[in-house]
Amino acid sequence: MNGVVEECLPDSPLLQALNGRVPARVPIWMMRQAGRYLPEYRALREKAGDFLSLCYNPDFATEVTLQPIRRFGFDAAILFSDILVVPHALGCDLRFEQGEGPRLSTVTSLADLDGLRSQLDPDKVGRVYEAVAKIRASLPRETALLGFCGAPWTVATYMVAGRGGDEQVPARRAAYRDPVFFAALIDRLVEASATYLIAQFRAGADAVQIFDSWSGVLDPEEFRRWVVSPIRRIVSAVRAEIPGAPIIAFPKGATLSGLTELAFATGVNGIGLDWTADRRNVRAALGARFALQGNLDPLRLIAGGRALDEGIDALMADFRGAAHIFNLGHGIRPETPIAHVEQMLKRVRGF
Ligand SMILES: Cc1c2[nH]c(c1CCC(=O)O)Cc1[nH]c(c(CCC(=O)O)c1C)Cc1[nH]c(c(CCC(=O)O)c1C)Cc1[nH]c(c(C)c1CCC(=O)O)C2
Repeated sequence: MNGVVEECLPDSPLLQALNGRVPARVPIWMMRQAGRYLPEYRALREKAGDFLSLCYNPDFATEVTLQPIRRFGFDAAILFSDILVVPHALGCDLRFEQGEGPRLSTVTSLADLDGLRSQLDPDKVGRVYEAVAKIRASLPRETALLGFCGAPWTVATYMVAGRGGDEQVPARRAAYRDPVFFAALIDRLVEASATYLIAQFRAGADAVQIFDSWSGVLDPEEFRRWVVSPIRRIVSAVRAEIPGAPIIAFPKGATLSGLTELAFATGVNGIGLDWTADRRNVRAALGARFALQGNLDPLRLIAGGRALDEGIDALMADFRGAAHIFNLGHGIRPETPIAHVEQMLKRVRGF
């Protein structure tokens, strides 16, 4: 597709897959690969205090990003940060309560939106870009560095509700009742997210992933409007600055028609599948050259044993000869045994 990728990291199987090629070996990484299942993460987290201080300290963020690479040798590192850094840098208050997830100041009207910044606060995002540069400089050459952002729809659901949960009712209701406000909120996030991703590429990211963790709660019309269209606009804004920029979308819970539409309408290079997606149908609809990532149920990784081996074998068989990136269907959970991650790597690498 593009020459940029190959010049930068010729040895990266992940970038080869995103380039529509069948890599010599199937690249593997895990969503949430740096995190609480790792004792070295828990130790550093204790030292740093809260989660946001980790995210905004480039040395800590670098160290945490590298931990799973050192331990497991994954083919990609993902920047340690959070999708809620974008609303935070637009001026929303944000805290992470222990065991309760994020809490934000709510944005529910045009007046609230006017009270936010129009541009990302450079004091906040500057630290993220600094972390990206440090991470890239510390990584082995063949290990790709993934930047990321939340998709506008998913980030908006947290901004409107001030928290996660309950099928994102507050945001869905706001989108129906006040589409003028909601479209303005999405526009602000499209612009901020594009700027954010462009800066991550310039700082050294090799590819980026757009997380749309809540795309599965929308009806097909709303999916088109608040998932497909904003992602398409971000992709085109990023590619205008970074020609050929490799981009993965993760539209969790999307239907087959939603996935197909997203793949064809947005121009992303790859799509992440959650564990409910019927991968053979998706592969048949998109063709073997369109990079597909994920799909292993994270609970198979917790179970280990045969449940894990069988899940891996079936997945690898279904994606044989395709542009495939091995991953879970969602983030690894904190209670996952490290020995099972090792079992997974061994099996995927030995396939
Ligand atoms: C919805 C969402 C968020 N954040 C993210 C998403 C989209 C992906 C998904 O659906 O999981 C994305 C994210 N969050 C984090 C990363 C880092 C990179 C990685 O390892 O994948 C990434 C890519 C670290 C994190 N983000 C968070 C932690 C846990 C913080 C801690 O207690 O140490 C980590 C490691 C906190 C977080 N951040 C968020 C929530 C709801 C929570 C609380 C729930 C939880 O604790 O898992 C928002």
